[in-house]
Amino acid sequence: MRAALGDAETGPVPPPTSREREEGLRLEGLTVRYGSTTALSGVDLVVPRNEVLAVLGPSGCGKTTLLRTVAGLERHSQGGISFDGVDLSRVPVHRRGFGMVFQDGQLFGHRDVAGNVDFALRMRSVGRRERRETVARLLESVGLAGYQRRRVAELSGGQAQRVALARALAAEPRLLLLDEPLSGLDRILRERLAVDLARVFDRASMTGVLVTHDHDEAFTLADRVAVLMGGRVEQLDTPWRLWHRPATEEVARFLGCGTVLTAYADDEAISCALGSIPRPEDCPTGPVRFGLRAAGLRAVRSTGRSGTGEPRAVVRERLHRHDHVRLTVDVPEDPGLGELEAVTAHGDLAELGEEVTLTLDSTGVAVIPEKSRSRDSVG
Ligand SMILES: Nc1ncnc2c1ncn2[C@@H]1O[C@H](COP(=O)(O)OP(=O)(O)OP(=O)(O)O)[C@@H](O)[C@H]1O
Repeated sequence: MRAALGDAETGPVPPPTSREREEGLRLEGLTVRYGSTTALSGVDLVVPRNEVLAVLGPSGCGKTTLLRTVAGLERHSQGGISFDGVDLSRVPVHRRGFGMVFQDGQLFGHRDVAGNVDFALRMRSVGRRERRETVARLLESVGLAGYQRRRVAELSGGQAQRVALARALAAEPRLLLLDEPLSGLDRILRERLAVDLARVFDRASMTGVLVTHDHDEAFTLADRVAVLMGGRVEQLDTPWRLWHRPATEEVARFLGCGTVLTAYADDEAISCALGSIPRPEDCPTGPVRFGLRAAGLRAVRSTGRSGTGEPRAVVRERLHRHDHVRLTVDVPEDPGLGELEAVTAHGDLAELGEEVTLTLDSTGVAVIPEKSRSRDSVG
């Protein structure tokens, strides 16, 4: 890796090649330790310019450590971090040109909204008139047009987060780092703000790394998602592939597949003990596994139906959701399947203990390669 600042032995640093110039952020074998705890272990990641990467993973997997290390707030013990091909190991936080938005927004309480956004522009020595216009444009882009004179203390949580984002964007960072920027907001606001943010990122051609534990947030905002587990990248993929083709059982379970079953793909279909779905073109034939989310199993009352060949199950629990009912069922003829989650319509509600027939719905089924039975076996 190229050294950013050069030193007596290597001499002046050669300028990055054009390929490196476009590559944005690169982490190579990044390892971070806190005493005897290894928080990150050999992480390799590239975030090309104009791409937003979400880092998703269970609590304690190293998400915040990754973000803080990229920002320069933590030191890594092995590996490297570069941006556009320039090594950042010795570049201090304030010289990296990165912007940060953390959970609590951290606004300046003594300034009004405009003053908060304007601060970043002043730091860049932008002229007064341009600053006024830019503040207005940025506030509009985060849905706060006309909020210039509002006091920070009078903002709701969601509004404060938007101001923090506008302030970060005003600095025109070459990389924006977001640590759970929407946590602490209620679900509806979070969903709305995530969509707004996705629009802002798109318009600003933003390069960013977003840390979150919320799947929907990651999938709404990111071009690609890295799933981090135990300090390692378990899978780096597009949201679609991550959801439908998790690389390992651990990733599938983390992304909501409560049941994992062995399955077999032939030319036409992939079949498991609960039925089959048409084989998607990108799935090779041979043994695979199914990761089933609740929506992958549809339950219909069995009354009056017989001989359909579909597996029969018994309802053990019911959970009402706004547009469907989630059932916990078991299959008496195949107790090895254990408890399964299935969905059913409000209008077709089976009683506890009643029999239902199950059908697979491919939209809720993830296909997991057979070789990935555990992380250790991933090649
Ligand atoms: N300052 C620290 N000193 C010692 N250990 C730390 C420190 N910060 C983090 N750790 C440990 O490093 C590991 C990764 O922590 P990190 O905060 O990066 O995880 P995370 O994925 O962001 O978790 P969460 O989702 O709960 O915020 C954990 O085992 C944590 O206990």
